[in-house]
Amino acid sequence: MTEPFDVRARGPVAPLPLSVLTGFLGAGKTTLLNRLVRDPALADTAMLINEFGEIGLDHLLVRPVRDGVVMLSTGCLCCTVRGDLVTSLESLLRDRDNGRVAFGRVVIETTGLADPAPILHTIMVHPYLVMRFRLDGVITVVDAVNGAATLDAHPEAVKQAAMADRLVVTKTDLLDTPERHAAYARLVDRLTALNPAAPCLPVDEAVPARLFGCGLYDPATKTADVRRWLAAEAYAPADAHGHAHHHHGHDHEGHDHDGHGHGHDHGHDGHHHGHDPNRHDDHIRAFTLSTDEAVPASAFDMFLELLRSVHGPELLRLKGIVKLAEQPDAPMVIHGVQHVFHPPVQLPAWPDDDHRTRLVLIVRDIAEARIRELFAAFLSAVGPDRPDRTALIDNPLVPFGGIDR
Ligand SMILES: Nc1nc2c(ncn2[C@@H]2O[C@H](COP(=O)(O)OP(=O)(O)OP(=O)(O)O)[C@@H](O)[C@H]2O)c(=O)[nH]1
Repeated sequence: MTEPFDVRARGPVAPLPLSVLTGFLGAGKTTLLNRLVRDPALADTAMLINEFGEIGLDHLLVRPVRDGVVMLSTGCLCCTVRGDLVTSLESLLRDRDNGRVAFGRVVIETTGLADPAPILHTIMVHPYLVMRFRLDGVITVVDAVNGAATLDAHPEAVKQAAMADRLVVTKTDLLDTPERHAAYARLVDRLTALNPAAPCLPVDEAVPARLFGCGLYDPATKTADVRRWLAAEAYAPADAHGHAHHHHGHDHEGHDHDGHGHGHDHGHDGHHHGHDPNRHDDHIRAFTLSTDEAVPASAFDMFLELLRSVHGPELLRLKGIVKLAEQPDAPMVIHGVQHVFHPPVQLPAWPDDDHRTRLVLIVRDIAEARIRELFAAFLSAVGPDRPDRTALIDNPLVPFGGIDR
């Protein structure tokens, strides 16, 4: 049997899947959590929530485990964050390791502006937590009725949707008129354009089986499921001008894909695709890079370091599998959230017949063409003497330091 991860390097304990639940104020996170904690499928879950009061746990409560941690009759463990996230996660792990509680998965509800990135960073850069957890996914909740207006008004909401592995559209029960249905269809298309690889689930389909299990590691087969994790096929191939053609996985009757033609404002969604130069969505690009060539490790490190140092905050999500020239049969899996990268994981072998380097990127305010050029410049086939690569490496203004995370 093949193990996807180097077990020794990760310690003897299998890392626990961790999900981050995010969504704009009032989008319906608490309502979704409320349903999830009651679901027998979450019996094995520790939920880090903002407040017990919001969820109304009284009749589910079995026993308080300690301050801020309660065990529910459904088997779900509910915890409020005490102090910082690191302390709370460390305490939970200690409780688990000492047999005081049992759980096999963690879900963290975001607070405040609900930016999932700082939570992911906290875990990715923590030397112990990064060994004990593996990121399962970011779940972003969007309101069916107010979602479009929220996306129009708040770039943070667009960022949350762009970073998600799963999108959940709440309040679909309120879609009681054809106008609202049409607006909902436009919202789904808009979310799909922002984040083509994330399935967009109406809340009544947001069951645990579809919310969880989006990470690299597939517990069922105990191997890395790179194809599902990258979902590179969901990204449209770029045309000669670098514009992606998004193929929509959703078929909505009567829906006008480009927003041209109807010109009506429906309900809360008075949004026109492609007409407003300030539209936050237009700052987001989702695309893939791929190559057959094996890349020397040092060149690939430099490529990532350049992306990180120059474009860090705008690199919302980067996932990939990489064929390194030194070990072309043992691909490297990489994952970055803004300027922070998870320690790369080396697989013992390619998971399937596709042995190309494939990177999927979701970026904000970076021209896709610039990243394509940069990538091309670092590929071995262009030769080490190619002027632009040399120029990049020699540029004293570019801070190189190797990939330290
Ligand atoms: N009709 C309907 N109302 C919903 C649904 N989900 C949430 N709501 C309502 O929307 C409001 C906000 O929902 P919450 O679950 O509190 O949203 P939240 O994202 O947790 O909000 P904050 O914690 O304030 O950020 C509440 O009044 C809910 O009852 C839904 O699926 N259908």
